Amino acid sequence: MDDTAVRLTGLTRRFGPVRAVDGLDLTIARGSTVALLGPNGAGKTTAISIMLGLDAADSGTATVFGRPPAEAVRAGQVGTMLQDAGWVPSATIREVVELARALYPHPLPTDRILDLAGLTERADRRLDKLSGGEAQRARFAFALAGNPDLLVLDEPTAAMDVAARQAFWAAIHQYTAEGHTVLFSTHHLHEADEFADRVVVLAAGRVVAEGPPAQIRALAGGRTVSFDLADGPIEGLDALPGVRSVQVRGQRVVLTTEDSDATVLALAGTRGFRGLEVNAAALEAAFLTLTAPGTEH
Ligand SMILES: Nc1ncnc2c1ncn2[C@@H]1O[C@H](COP(=O)(O)OP(=O)(O)OP(=O)(O)O)[C@@H](O)[C@H]1O
Repeated sequence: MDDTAVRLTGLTRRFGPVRAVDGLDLTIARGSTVALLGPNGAGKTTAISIMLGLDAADSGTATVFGRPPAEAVRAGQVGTMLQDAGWVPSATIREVVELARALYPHPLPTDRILDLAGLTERADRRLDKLSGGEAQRARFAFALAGNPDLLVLDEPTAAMDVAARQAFWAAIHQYTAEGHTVLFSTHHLHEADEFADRVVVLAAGRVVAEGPPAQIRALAGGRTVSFDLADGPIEGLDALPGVRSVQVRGQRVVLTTEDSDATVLALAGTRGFRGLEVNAAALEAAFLTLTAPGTEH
């Protein structure tokens, strides 16, 4: 069996003068959990729409499990969280789930869907009586109905509160533990860090970096050294060995450095400080570095 779930090759989609997706190459292995990151307008939704067969590329190819995306969707191999178009407001969650199951050849049992989506207690509630987070979970239940091998989710946790997010990621974890593949876009970088085993960063319709979260973080350049300055000048911190940037947040100074050992040793010889911490750079820093306009990697 081919171990590729999604393959995009030289994909381009233009809207007038805008190249929403611009020669995108991307391969997603079966069984992986991939986070798609990128600033507003990077082309995430456009790429996802093409993967779901909802939009067509101007050039290049997209295949899902080796076939055209729309065909894979029709066969129940792909699940997604649709917006509410076509939902009957007076229907209950259970009714919508039953309806969705009827569309597919090998659906999951209704109780399992409701359990995974955290909706067992709310199954008989009408769609028009749901909170934003509950409606999002109902969309998730809909996505799971066909027991798809691949879930493609565009900002799945956008309307969820902290508890709903935790429950959602626990469900995704159960799902991927069974060997399923998940691609999700998010603006919550910690979600990519915590839940994806691979991160793909898009900017201006292209992949600017991809790899495990730790590898993407490393692209930001090492570590941060932070401390409260007790004695000595702020000026000159940027000249310490390894330091790439200096931020001051009230009393706290945060240095981004390529060589934290050398930075700390030099710092100790010149200034007094308290509460020293050395941390790995956050994914946020890598993201900003990678997607800064005009930056080529
Ligand atoms: N139907 C459309 N008509 C015209 N322009 C579009 C259309 N869809 C997308 N675009 C443009 O294509 C670019 C990519 O948009 P897309 O929605 O794919 O980005 P995104 O990464 O999902 O952004 P966001 O994080 O804001 O959701 C943007 O410049 C957007 O304005």
